[in-house]
Amino acid sequence: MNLKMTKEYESRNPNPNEGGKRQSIDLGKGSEVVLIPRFLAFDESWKWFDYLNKEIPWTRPTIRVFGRSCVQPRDTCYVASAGLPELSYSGYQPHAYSWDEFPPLKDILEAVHKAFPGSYFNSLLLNRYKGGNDYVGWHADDEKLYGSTPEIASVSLGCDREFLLKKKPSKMSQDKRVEGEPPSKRSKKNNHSDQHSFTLKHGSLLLMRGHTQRDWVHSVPKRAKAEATRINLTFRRVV
Ligand SMILES: O=C(O)CCC(=O)C(=O)O
Ligand SMILES: [Fe+2]
Repeated sequence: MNLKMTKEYESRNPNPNEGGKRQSIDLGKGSEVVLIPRFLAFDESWKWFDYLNKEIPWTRPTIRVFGRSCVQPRDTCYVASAGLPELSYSGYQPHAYSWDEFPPLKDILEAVHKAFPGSYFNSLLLNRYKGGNDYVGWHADDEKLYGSTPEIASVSLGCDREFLLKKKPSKMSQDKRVEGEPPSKRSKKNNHSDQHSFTLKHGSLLLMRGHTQRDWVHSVPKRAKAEATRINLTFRRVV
């Protein structure tokens, strides 16, 4: 893997919990991921976990994937500011709960806004993976209501899970290939890798921005060894 990592220091990073370390991964062509491994303090993160595990009205809806009905392989819940267009994905339209029903979520949202000055998130999709059999398959969060360059901030609590990013097959790079040039030369045009893997730990934050949803897909695959529960909060902006 060829990661371009940059460290930004606390002066540019107003969240005192972060320990000042973030990694910015340039995926190429205007796609970027930022990882803050210690975004929330460890003990505080367990308090959020216990609260959310108990208080969130988790559901496991039936969704449609490739024309087939199936039970979504994880629990979910949706929270959004009033007056936004309704979210719909895989033939499922979740009920939008209000932030006021779960006040601690507003504190996490505030910490996310502080970590990324200028960002503005007004909706939240929560996921709960009850063990290694729960997962999210390859997808991009490219619904129209998130606009052309969605910014998604993803906070993880509980069990570590692997998060994978894979480049979508690109028409452009096929079109641009030079006639007669051997494939070995074609694929070495830049030093950006087409796959990345991150372990999302308890209290971490991963931000995807730029063209990441247009050019990449992501997933949290099944993992036999991940026995414990993981809760994930994906903050998004409906435009
Ligand atoms: O659980 C995660 O880390 C990712 C969840 C996700 O991709 C989504 O909710 O769209
Ligand atoms: Fe996603």
